[in-house]
Parts: sequence; C-alpha cells; structure tokens
Amino acid sequence: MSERKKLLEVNNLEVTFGSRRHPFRAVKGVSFDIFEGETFGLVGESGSGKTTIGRAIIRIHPTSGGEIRYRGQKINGRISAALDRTVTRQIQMIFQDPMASLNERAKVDYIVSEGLYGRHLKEEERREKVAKALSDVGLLPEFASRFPHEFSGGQRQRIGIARALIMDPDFIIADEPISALDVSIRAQVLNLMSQLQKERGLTYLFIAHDLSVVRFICDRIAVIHKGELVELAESEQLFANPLHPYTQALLSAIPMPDPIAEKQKKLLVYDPSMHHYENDPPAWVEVEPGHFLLANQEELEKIRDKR
Ligand SMILES: Nc1ncnc2c1ncn2[C@@H]1O[C@H](COP(=O)(O)OP(=O)(O)OP(=O)(O)O)[C@@H](O)[C@H]1O
Repeated sequence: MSERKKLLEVNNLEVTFGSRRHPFRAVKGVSFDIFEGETFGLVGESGSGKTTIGRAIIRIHPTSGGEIRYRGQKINGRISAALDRTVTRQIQMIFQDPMASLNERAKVDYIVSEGLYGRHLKEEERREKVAKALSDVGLLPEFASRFPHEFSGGQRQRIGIARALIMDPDFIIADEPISALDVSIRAQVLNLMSQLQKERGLTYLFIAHDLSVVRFICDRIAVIHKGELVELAESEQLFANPLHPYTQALLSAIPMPDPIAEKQKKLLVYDPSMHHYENDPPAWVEVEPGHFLLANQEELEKIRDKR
C-alpha cells in the first residue's frame, strides 16, 4: 500500500481534558496514516478515545500535542481561515445515533443543507442539491419537507449521510454509524457506504467498538486501548494473528452468544497488569511488514514464546 497517497497523517496525537491541575489524557501519542480511498478502522471499547480522535481531526477538540496533517497540510492548532474552510468541507462526520444527532424541530431540507449556508447559494440551487443528496442515499426528494421523527432509524441514518454528502467531501469519519440501528438494516447502511465510496472515491475513518463490523469493511484496523494505539494491521492479518493481549480480548468477545461466559473469558485473556510499564516501557515494533504492535520487552517475549 506504500505507493498509495496519504490523505491523513496523525503523528503523536495528544488530547487532554480537565484542568491544568487535574489533566486527563484521553489520547496519548497516537500515530497512524490513512491512504486515499481506504477504509481505516478505529476499534476499542467505550471510553478508549476513538471519538475524541475523530473529533480532534475535525477540529472540535483542541489537541494538546502532536500533529494532524490532511493532504500534507497541518490542520490542528492555529490554521488559516481558508484551510479551515477546506477542512470543514472536505472532512465530514456521520454519527452513531441518528435520533440524537438530527435536530428534531428542523425539516430534513434544513438539516441536510445546513452546512451550505455560508455559501450564499440561490434558493433553487440549494433545493436541487438537497434533492440530489437525498436521492444519492436512496430517499425520495419530497422527504425534504418532513421532520426527522417521521422516519425510521435507517432512514434517519441516510439523512445523516446525505447531510455529509451534500458538502461533497473526500473524507468521512463514521462514528459507530450502525451500532444504534436495528440489526436487520445495518447491512443496508454499510452497503450504501461502500457504494458511495466506490462512486466517489471516498476515504473513510470507521469508528466501532465491535470488531465483527469492521472486519469486512476496513482495509486496515487500529486498536485503541485507554487512549493508546496498541496494534495496527491489515484487517485480515489482525484477525488471523492478533498479537496484543487487548486485541485478543476484543476478538475473544465476538461473537457473543452468552454475555456472562464471554465476560469471564475476556477477563481471563486480558491481563491489565501488562500495562504497568514502569521499568520496561513499551515501544513500537514492526513484527511483520505492515503489522505494528506497541509492546514492551516482556510482552514481546511472551508473544514470541507463543508463536
Ligand atoms: N469533552 C470532554 N471532556 C472531558 N472528558 C471527555 C470529553 N470527551 C471525552 N472525554 C473522556 O475521554 C475519554 C475518551 O472518550 P471517547 O468518547 O473518545 O471514547 P470512545 O472510545 O469514543 O467511547 P464511546 O464509544 O463510548 O464514544 C473518556 O474517558 C471520556 O469520558
């Protein structure tokens, strides 16, 4: 994949919440690249920092260290107004809960075209764009005059996708886009996303806590644990040969026919004491081409012994 162009570069990213006296490092030195046209997965359990990374990329959360580059230009921290406009248009986000993310009191027409308002388009042009965005996601143009509560969860997620598409983005951050949806319509939304990717050459950052979802749609997957990126590999490679104990724990949690048995299994597989690194700090190692692992010497030896 090295000949492919890098769209996004995240280097040593830090995001800190809280006060100066009581800082909370939600993202700790995370680095990864995303290539044009690929679907890159960020997985990890709730609270691991996935959403925070996505929100730092679209400049909602300020970064406290490191660099984010989009098409080679630094986009975190202070940037020019022109670059800010470019980023705001080219990078769009779709959200987990279409119910919560759509303004209940606004009509679909307003919701879908909200991002266009600064552009001073003629009314007719704006309406045409809304109709096109709705039909691109498989909805009828006349839905524009309805309110979000008139739609099903799947249709509402399509409205959320139309709202992103109307900006004509190159890069979409999809934050758990199907986890709030009924199982029966999840595949439809994933298929729509794949079809749009093919048609428009979109690049996706796909955030999920569920590894079974990302397996089939992501080219590469990064595993986030407590704000750190602990493993990064091509999807197939990660599933065939997960090396970090946390990745193994995540994998052991799918599928989940019996939640209690699975929880016990997870506790057995995952040993949190491996994260007390005081005398043996972890470092990145490339264990196989393209397969990176954050591990200390002790962990590496354990992994080597097992293989
Ligand atoms: N605005 C904020 N202020 C303070 N702490 C925050 C803020 N946003 C997130 N956090 C904290 O940062 C950590 C990472 O949160 P984040 O939402 O990024 O996790 P996540 O992996 O996306 O989880 P989820 O799947 O539940 O959204 C959590 O401990 C969270 O409580």
